[in-house]
Amino acid sequence: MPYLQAVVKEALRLHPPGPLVIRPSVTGLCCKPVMRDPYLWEDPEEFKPERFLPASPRSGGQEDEMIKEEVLKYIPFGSRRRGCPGSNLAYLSAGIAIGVMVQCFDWKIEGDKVNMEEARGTMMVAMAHPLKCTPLLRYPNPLPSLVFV
Ligand code: HEM
Repeated sequence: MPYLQAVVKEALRLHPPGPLVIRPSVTGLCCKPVMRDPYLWEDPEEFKPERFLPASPRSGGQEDEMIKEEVLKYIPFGSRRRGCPGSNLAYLSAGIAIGVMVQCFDWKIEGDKVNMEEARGTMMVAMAHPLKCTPLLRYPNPLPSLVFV
């Protein structure tokens, strides 16, 4: 599902779960400034999964250029030789988890909008107000064999 994968990628661009460690000096780098840099991204603060969908079929050369460019500016999994070897598994698991959560449940939140304000002063991008939500099972359950409540 390309759009769901684009949603996962965009969520990791705006909210990378961890800092990047640069070896051998072992320096911590916060990925956020790179992945929200207005020189690298259009509307960097906006949640736009479409940016990760190819606008039109590309030739092999254009595809390679796009991948090379992304390696330098999209770094939630690090980059190149020491990049995360679990990135494909992470994309797959996150896609399945989100898919099941959206398909099987409605989500009730306090108030009418999630407060996306970010906590300051750390290398991690954390929510200033942790998300509290309640899953409400959908009837009929679209995936009864997967969810036992
Ligand atoms: C959303 C999920 C994940 C994120 C954001 C993430 C992110 C990262 C980052 C930033 C690094 C450091 C890369 C660097 O220093 O340049 C890393 C390393 C690593 N990750 Fe992940 N990771 C995720 C999931 C996974 C999974 C599912 C696995 C394995 C099943 C995994 C295995 C590893 C390993 C073994 C390394 C060390 C690689 C090395 O030092 O050469 N990660 N990850």
